[in-house]
Amino acid sequence: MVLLQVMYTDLDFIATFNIEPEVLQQFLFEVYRHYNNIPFHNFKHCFCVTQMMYGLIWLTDLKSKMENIDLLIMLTSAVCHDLDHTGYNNAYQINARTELALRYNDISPLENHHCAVAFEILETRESNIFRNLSSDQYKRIREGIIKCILATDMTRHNEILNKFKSILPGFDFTNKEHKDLLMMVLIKVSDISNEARPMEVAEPWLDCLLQEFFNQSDVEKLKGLPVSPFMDRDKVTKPSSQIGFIRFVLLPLFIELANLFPCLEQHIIDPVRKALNYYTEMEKALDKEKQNRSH
Ligand SMILES: COc1ccc(NC(=O)[C@H](C)Nc2nc3c(cnn3-c3ccccc3C)c(=O)[nH]2)cc1
Repeated sequence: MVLLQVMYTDLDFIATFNIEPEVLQQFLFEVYRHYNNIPFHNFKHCFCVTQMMYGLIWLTDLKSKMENIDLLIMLTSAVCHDLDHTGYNNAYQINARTELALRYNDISPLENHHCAVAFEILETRESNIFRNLSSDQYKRIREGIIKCILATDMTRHNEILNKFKSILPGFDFTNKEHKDLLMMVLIKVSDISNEARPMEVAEPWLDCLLQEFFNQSDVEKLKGLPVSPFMDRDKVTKPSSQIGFIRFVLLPLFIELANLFPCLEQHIIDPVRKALNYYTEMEKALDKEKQNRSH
């Protein structure tokens, strides 16, 4: 948790928002305690997403373009965005009629839960890093964190990306709607950006993700529940699913963000294009191997 603490200090949140170090420590410890030991959506994923958000804030020089309170919302949303994830996605929650699906009426059950757990932690005085802020500031932070965490539901991906595309030509950093959308895009980019990291870091994350997805589809088969095609171990190959994800989900999102911050071209788009080549080569090698075996 110390590294996460450094990010709050470096961004000058401790002084600006009068956050007591021991409260920040207790907050981060509670966050750590509320992530589960599952292959992908664990505390290490929380750390990667927060570190990517931190890097994007510096790379895009957001400190000079946005208010500190918005940066505090973004970093805290990244820290909390997958709290108490059980390794089973929204489709499973809804199809299996779990407690979460019932509680949230099938509306982004996981993301609503992550956000509710975050504020249970923040309502506890010992871990409430916002306890020295005014009620107006707290209200604004709560609204921002809810918006950001709920935006990480991938079923809303196209909705958010299209809205962002439509405001890009006349993007205005003083316009609240524009800033809210940018914050949602930035947490989305941070959340799914493993492929922007070096291959030796990125590839193991895909193995962990597929492990979690295959575990879910095994349970769905056992329970006679619908199985998502991109989770079925009998249908998914690593390269083909990742090539589709990079081409149709990751690159379009990153390219839109790079339209606003050109410096991101070399920092997150180039590595992803390399990853696309890597998985395309892997798929060719797999196909050749299959041909040899079938002769
Ligand atoms: C539009 O909703 C979607 C779109 C794509 C996917 N996932 C995939 O296509 C596959 C499994 N690949 C994939 N999915 C990824 C990655 C990072 N996060 N992530 C992910 C994890 C959990 C839920 C959704 C996503 C995108 C990644 O590097 N690859 C899952 C949901």
